[in-house]
Amino acid sequence: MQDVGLKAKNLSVFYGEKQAVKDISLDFNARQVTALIGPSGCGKSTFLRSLNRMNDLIPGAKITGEVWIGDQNILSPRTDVVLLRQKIGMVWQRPNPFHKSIYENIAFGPRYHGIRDKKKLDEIVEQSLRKAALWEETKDRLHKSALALSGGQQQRLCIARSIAVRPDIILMDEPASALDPVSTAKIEELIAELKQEYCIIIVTHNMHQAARVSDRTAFFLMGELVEFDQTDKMFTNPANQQTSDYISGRFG
Ligand SMILES: Nc1ncnc2c1ncn2[C@@H]1O[C@H](COP(=O)(O)OP(=O)(O)OP(=O)(O)O)[C@@H](O)[C@H]1O
Repeated sequence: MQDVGLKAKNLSVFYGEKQAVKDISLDFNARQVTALIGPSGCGKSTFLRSLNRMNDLIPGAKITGEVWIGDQNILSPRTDVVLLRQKIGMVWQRPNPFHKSIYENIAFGPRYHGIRDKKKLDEIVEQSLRKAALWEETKDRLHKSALALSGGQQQRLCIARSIAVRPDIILMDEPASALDPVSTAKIEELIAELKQEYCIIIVTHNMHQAARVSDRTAFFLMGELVEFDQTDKMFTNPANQQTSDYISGRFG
């Protein structure tokens, strides 16, 4: 079982002249869910994307600070970004399966990382779909298009796809915001299952969801980290008035 967490130290992110994330230090524990909350535009997604260097893909974006996994600072120019994204998977707001079969969606990553053996790939596909609570619904249609799945199933497929390359950490950017309540509940159950093995960091706008799924919560405001604590404490007795106002719906 992995024991890998993540530490961000003095992380700042700029888009041109604009600073979207301001000197944030945060630790994320293995086998815990950490929720990032805050009003629109406060820098949650930018911060999240920095943790596996997805911001590298945005022209004009600049990151300073450090992000440590064990003894590796992943912001170092020496980091192999492909390997990094194997270790730190990402699930987006909208399910984005490849235009391929269910099987090929899952097998793509392991194959890319060198696994060719059909039996091994079959095993990975089954295990990943089982872990994403999607095996029973898909085992008889593995070679059918992933696009024929419902939105909720597609999102679980995307989670299965990220698990298939054996990450240590899974980043989720509002993974249920495009889904109906039943699919949302399934994703939340899945997050609770997955945290037994992974470090999960989730951006959510939904306060109830943050309270239900996370162990710790970080509240962001205008690019700054206002408060970070155990979720129970944050939602019942926050230390900061702005956190309290946001959580109780007085702004945001
Ligand atoms: N690609 C980009 N180029 C320029 N500015 C950006 C880019 N992405 C985000 N920003 C700006 O950075 C700030 C933080 O945005 P970000 O999307 O990280 O916030 P957020 O808290 O995740 O918002 P939301 O909850 O609406 O997704 C905002 O002012 C936004 O306009």
